[in-house]
Amino acid sequence: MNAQEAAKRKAAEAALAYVEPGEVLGVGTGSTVNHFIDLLVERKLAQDIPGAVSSSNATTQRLKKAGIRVLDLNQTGTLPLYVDGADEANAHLQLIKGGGGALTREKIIAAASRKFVCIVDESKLVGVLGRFPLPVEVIPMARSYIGRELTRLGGHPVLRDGFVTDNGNLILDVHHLDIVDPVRLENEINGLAGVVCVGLFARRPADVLIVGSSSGTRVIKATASGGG
Ligand SMILES: O=C[C@H](O)[C@H](O)[C@H](O)COP(=O)(O)O
Repeated sequence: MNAQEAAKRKAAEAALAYVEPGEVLGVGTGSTVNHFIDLLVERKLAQDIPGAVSSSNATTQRLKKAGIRVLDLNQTGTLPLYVDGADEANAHLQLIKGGGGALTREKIIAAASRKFVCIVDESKLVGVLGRFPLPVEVIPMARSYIGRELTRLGGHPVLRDGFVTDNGNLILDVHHLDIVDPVRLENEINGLAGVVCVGLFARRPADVLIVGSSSGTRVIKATASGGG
């Protein structure tokens, strides 16, 4: 395992402390979360949870393979805990997500959870969000229109070639955005007709950010003033 994977695994390991026996878990998508799922099994915690709500087809497959029941969010009510990774995080625990294309279901689960624990390696921490191209899920017929609007907002949208989301939509990755006001930009992009979801998690940031590195983990918690 290379150093970055080891750091992701450390962050995932630290998130196990938030898992309570008997409680349904929300589970995100990506390589960091895959470590978390593997560790749930290795540390024998998987057997103590009634099931998990999954944020993607890929995570559903992995959960099932791990012997964890996959539950419907419509049947579970509010979730006590959601664990997911991110592509970028700032000091206010605002995030860019969707590098794997799972942003819409991830945002739904984050919104429907009391506590969102985000697990990242230290390369994901940034001062200003936007170095990572911002994913925007769009209804196919709105692709060109939304592309023009995103250009008007100062970005450089690029269609994610050959990629279709679990919801049957397209992703525009928006390059060259300097996201100085994440909440405002999230609202603005959400307001465009044909946008399904923007991968900016600013209105609902993480509650806890666990940052893994070669020297261990650092836990950053949201403050009352928050980021937006
Ligand atoms: O759509 C994918 C998700 O937002 C992931 O949480 C994000 O891309 C981070 O993935 P990874 O843990 O593989 O870096």
